[in-house]
Amino acid sequence: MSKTRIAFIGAGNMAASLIGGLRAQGVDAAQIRASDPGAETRARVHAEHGIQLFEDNAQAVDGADVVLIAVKPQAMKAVCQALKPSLKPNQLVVSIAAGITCASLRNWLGEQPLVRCMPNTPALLRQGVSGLYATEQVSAEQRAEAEQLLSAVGVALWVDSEQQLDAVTAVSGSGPAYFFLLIEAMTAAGEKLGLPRDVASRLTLQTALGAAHMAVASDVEASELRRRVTSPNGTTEAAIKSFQANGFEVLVEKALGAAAHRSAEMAEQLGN
Ligand SMILES: NC(=O)C1=CN([C@@H]2O[C@H](COP(=O)(O)OP(=O)(O)OC[C@H]3O[C@@H](n4cnc5c(N)ncnc54)[C@H](OP(=O)(O)O)[C@@H]3O)[C@@H](O)[C@H]2O)C=CC1
Ligand SMILES: O=C(O)[C@@H]1CCC=N1
Repeated sequence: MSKTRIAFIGAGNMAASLIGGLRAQGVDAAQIRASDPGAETRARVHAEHGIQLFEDNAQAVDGADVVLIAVKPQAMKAVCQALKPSLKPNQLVVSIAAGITCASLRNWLGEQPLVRCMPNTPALLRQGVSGLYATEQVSAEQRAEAEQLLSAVGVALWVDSEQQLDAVTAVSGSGPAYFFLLIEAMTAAGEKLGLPRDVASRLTLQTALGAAHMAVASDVEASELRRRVTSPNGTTEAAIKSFQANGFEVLVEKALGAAAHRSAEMAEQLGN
């Protein structure tokens, strides 16, 4: 990223996380620009990150090597179509919009080199993970630029087929919400078992953090880590048996299937 100039279209939550990650990695404020219709958003992002902000998207992309579009999926068509006349053929366009395919982006933008990716909200803490897919027009140098950009906020992983981004969205894009749901449910259950709410909450959160650290640091599978917690005929076995008797794995598979299906459905609904 030493000299790469990056323009963000939309300066909301995900864009601000990425801008923060780039700045924390030492990318100069002068290399980054952004545009957003909200005056308050522009003022806040400028105050936090020192970058230049524009109301006009065309001004933001002028002279940029990489244009990262970070508006809501529903706004993508209009934003891309309006941006098309301002783009140069060699500018790499990166989209983080859920459920917007490269085919749609190409229809709206023309033959730009395109990278479609799916980050997640822990990007805010530089603990995110993103799946990336590049079209054929993307050069090796542009691939490296896209990877560096997403690596500023966590781990960046390439996928071979665009369809796999529906699965990435289901696993990691939406994934933080599943863990938050489990945290909510465990905290509530702890409270029902007689703990004060703040104690139930801290026990749950520290357990989630500790388990995630263990799973990341471990050289054995999660199933083996689980086995090591599970004493024969003990408390964990009672809980796991209850989870499984109530169809836990099927529940998770169905939920992720619903997310992936919705990602593909959004492509149909918003892509024309
Ligand atoms: N949130 C998540 O967990 C994840 C989101 N994504 C994707 O990231 C994208 C952005 O999401 P998120 O950051 O959460 O959304 P936000 O709503 O926080 O950010 C979008 C920003 O774009 C602005 N905007 C609207 N219209 C335009 C326009 N015409 N030109 C420029 N900017 C515009 C919005 O302004 P205003 O609010 O005034 O309309 C807003 O500030 C989405 O496509 C989403 O699918 C991807 C992975 C995870
Ligand atoms: O819920 C959504 O559609 C977006 C995409 C992944 C996370 N949030």
